[in-house]
Amino acid sequence: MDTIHKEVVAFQHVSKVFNNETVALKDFDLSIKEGEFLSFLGPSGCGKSTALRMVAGLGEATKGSVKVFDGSPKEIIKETNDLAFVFQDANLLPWRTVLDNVLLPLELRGGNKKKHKQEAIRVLEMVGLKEYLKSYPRQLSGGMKMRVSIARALAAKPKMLLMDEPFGALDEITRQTLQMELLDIWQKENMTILFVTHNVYEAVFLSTRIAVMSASPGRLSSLIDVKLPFPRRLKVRTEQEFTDYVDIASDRLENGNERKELA
Ligand SMILES: Nc1ncnc2c1ncn2[C@@H]1O[C@H](COP(=O)(O)OP(=O)(O)OP(=O)(O)O)[C@@H](O)[C@H]1O
Repeated sequence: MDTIHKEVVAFQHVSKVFNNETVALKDFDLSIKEGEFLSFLGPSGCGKSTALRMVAGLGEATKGSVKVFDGSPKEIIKETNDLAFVFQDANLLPWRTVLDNVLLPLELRGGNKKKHKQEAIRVLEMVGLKEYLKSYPRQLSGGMKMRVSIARALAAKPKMLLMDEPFGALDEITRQTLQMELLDIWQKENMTILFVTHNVYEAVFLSTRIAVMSASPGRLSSLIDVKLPFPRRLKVRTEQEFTDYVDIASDRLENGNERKELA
């Protein structure tokens, strides 16, 4: 079996209409392969989060279907540890230490406590928080809280990480550091990552592929393969090839949304 090209997410003709008649997605088709780092890029309200949430079984398609690992997202979430979600807000429990926050989802699933602790420490080391196991969220910066949130998602060893603007609330320097760290983790852990952003630079830096979306109703307007080599370091942003991809993505973003306005 050719695992590199195995399909892990399939949106087939997906439309999503909310109760208030907002059409968040219309005829959305996308196939995502194992090991991709795919970003959903688009303006506010184009349905990026709606699409991502559907992969996590949060909200069903009004028309069409979303399959994850060839099954229903709700069942995958219920029956496996294969999917993990990271939101813009780190969502840590203030009364639990860093270690205990990361342990929480593992505790809820039951099993061997010693192994859970080893795994929690391993992922906290990976995000650079080895020295902060006993700290409380209030003692951490925004970037550190996000690292805890990422570690918590990684602790269950998911096959796929779903990230909804995780770095949106961070300052630019912290954001860039975390982007680089995330790429290292993605490579080390052999995961598929689906990442929502409206930042063109972020999408180009991180992704193997960008799904450019246009708004009202949310549609897939274009797919861009980003062929910048890995590992990507911060200085790649100063290279011509990077700037070219940023130009392409910006054009597609603008044109996709202009087309919609003219229609
Ligand atoms: N639960 C809901 N009920 C009604 N409308 C909703 C609901 N959730 C989202 N919408 C609407 O659906 C559309 C798409 O929303 P969504 O959050 O997916 O967009 P987005 O691209 O992620 O936006 P942003 O970048 O601002 O987070 C928007 O018009 C939004 O107002």
